[in-house]
Formats: sequence, structure tokens, C-alpha cells
Amino acid sequence: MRKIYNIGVLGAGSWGTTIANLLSINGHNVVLYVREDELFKEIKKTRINNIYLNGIKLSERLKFSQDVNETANKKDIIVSAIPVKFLRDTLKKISCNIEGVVISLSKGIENETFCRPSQIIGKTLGIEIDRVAALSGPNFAKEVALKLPTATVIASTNKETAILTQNAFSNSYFRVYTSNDIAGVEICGALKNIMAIASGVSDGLNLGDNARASLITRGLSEISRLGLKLGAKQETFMGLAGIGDLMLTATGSLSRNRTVGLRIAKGEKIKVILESMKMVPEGVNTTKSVYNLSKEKNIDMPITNEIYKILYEGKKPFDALKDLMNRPLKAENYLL
Ligand SMILES: NC(=O)C1=CN([C@@H]2O[C@H](COP(=O)(O)OP(=O)(O)OC[C@H]3O[C@@H](n4cnc5c(N)ncnc54)[C@H](O)[C@@H]3O)[C@@H](O)[C@H]2O)C=CC1
Ligand SMILES: O=C(CO)COP(=O)(O)O
Repeated sequence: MRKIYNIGVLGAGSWGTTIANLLSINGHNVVLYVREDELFKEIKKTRINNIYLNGIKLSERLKFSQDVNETANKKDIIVSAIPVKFLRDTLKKISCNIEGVVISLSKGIENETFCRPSQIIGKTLGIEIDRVAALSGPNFAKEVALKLPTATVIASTNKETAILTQNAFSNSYFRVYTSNDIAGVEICGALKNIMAIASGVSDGLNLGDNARASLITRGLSEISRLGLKLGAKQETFMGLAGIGDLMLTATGSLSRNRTVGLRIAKGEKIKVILESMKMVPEGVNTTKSVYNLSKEKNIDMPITNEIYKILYEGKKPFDALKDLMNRPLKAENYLL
């Protein structure tokens, strides 16, 4: 018999809604915080999130709230599904005591502080890091919402937190592994979004399958170099949160980040692309964080550099390609 928890999910975007629905299907008592007034009315009436997860009828047991404190109060598990840019300010609105564990679903790195989502959560809510976990892996929300078979990783410095979450989230179509490498899992989840933009640019320019596979491989090498410097464990890069999510996002048609790259390659301006998207492609902000962080740490990240220049300095994608290909030749070393 599964233990039943009281759970609050912060953020009714596509992933927050999907996970709230999954946890409700798993038998937990779940309340989902919906920020937008119109969406709140609509979702209560129709049980469909017509902005972020259209076409999926949500569980009859799922409850909705527009109050972050009501959502977080007296919960065994709080799930945070807020894009990194809005995470700190949203959490600051919580004034109730946090009694249970907090699970982060966000994939990004904060611009000014270079904090990972779990670090923002720990600091802002004033809770110890061993009550925080991060869930990450090759997980398109739409496919999980459609109950297609999916595997993922939940990472925490505390084994009990990871196992509690593993048991609460797992079911016949969602298989959760545990990890103790929260830094590695979050770094992989954030940085693969940069590589997904790069892959989208490459495909949008019709550079071919060789180029995409090369980008994914050298992208992983770049992610690993920075990750190891930041304390990640090497084996995480070869796991679901690492190569698994990188492969998915750099090749899958559902990726918002990859879509940004495809549209950039067709000549659209990043400002116009972002204004046209309701969903948040985290890779755009994360590129800025990682570009600055790599300079601070003196880590060579050529793909990230070029994506930064395309997004923030208006560099032409073909010029970025030329500069990437014309760098000094070297021996292949995964970490160089
Ligand atoms: N959608 C997916 O397939 C997956 C998403 N993630 C990650 O989960 C996190 C949440 O993303 P999604 O649920 O996909 O969101 P989304 O991109 O579908 O929706 C945007 C979300 O941002 C919120 N938002 C917009 N403006 C805001 C503001 N000013 N203040 C506070 N919140 C605001 C919206 O209310 C909504 O919840 C992201 O870090 C994402 O990378 C992780 C795995 C899968
Ligand atoms: O993280 C994701 C899949 O694991 C979702 O990727 P996108 O944000 O690019 O859609």
C-alpha cells in the first residue's frame, strides 16, 4: 500500500500541471497553485489547462488554489514547478511554516546569483538542503500527461527525502530512480537546454544529422567540464538527467528550447520569439548565466559562447558555425 501525502504544487505550467495530476492519480491529496485569474476560472470549470496542457482532462480529485500560502501550508510535500526567473519572488510570498520536503522541478540557473533551483528554495524558504530534492530527466510534460512510459531521477543529499519522493511519484508509467548528486542532476537539467537551442539552430540551418550528433556529444563534454568544477559527480552525466535529457531535448519536437533554435535559424529575433511563446524556454536565460559563470570559473564552453552571442549579441548563426569549426584543432578528450 502506498503512503498517501498532502501535497501542494506551485506553478500550473505544463510540467507543474502534469505532475500535480500524476500525484493525484497516485492517490495523494493534491492542490495546484494557479497564478493566472482566467486560467484558474477555466481549469476549475473544465479540468483542462487550456494554456499550458491543452487536451488533457485532469483528475477529479485535484484541487486548485490561487493562494501560495494555502497551497504550501501543512503539506508533507511541496512541489515547486516555477520557471527559475520567477522562482525567488514567488517563494518570497510564502509566509507559512514549511513542514515537509520541497521537490524542485525547475531546470535553469539564476542570472545574477548563479544559484541552482534547490539553492534558491533552501535559502528563500529557510529550510535545510536535506529537505530539498530535485527531479529531472528526459520528461516531456505532454508525454507524461498522456501516461506514456517515462523514467526520471530524484536527487537529494538526504537518502530519506529521495526515497520518500521516489515512492510518492512512481507509478506504472513513471519510473523514478534516486541519486545523491543534486548538484549534478540540476546542472545537467539546466545546461541541456542550451544544447537544445544549439541543436535547433543546427537543424534549422539544415546542417545535417552528423552536426546534431556532434553537437550533442561535444555539448555533453562542455556540460561535464563545468559540472565537475561545480561539484557534480561524473556518473550523473551518463544518466537520465544527463545524456538522457540532453538527447531528448536536442532531438524531440516537443522541446520549447529546440523550437527557439529552429526559429532563430529561420531569421526570427529572440525578442519576437519570446513574446510569441506563453511557455518558458529556460535555456535563453540559462545561456546568460552559464556564459558568465564559465568566464568566472575559466571553463572553455565554445557552444555556450556561440549561443550566447547569437541570443544576446545578434551574431549570425552561420558566423557562429564558422567560428566553432575553425577553432584550433586538438585531441579528443571528453573533459577538454
Ligand atoms: N514542460 C516540460 O516538459 C518540462 C518542464 N520542466 C521545467 O519545469 C519548470 C516549469 O516549467 P513548465 O511547467 O513547463 O512551465 P510553462 O513554460 O509551461 O509555463 C510557464 C509558467 O510560468 C509561470 N509564470 C509566467 N510568468 C510568471 C510570473 N511573472 N511569475 C510567476 N510565474 C510566472 C506561469 O504561470 C506558468 O506556470 C521549468 O523550469 C521547466 O524547464 C522540466 C521538465 C519538463
Ligand atoms: O526539460 C524538458 C524535457 O525533459 C522540457 O524541455 P523544453 O523546456 O525544451 O520543452
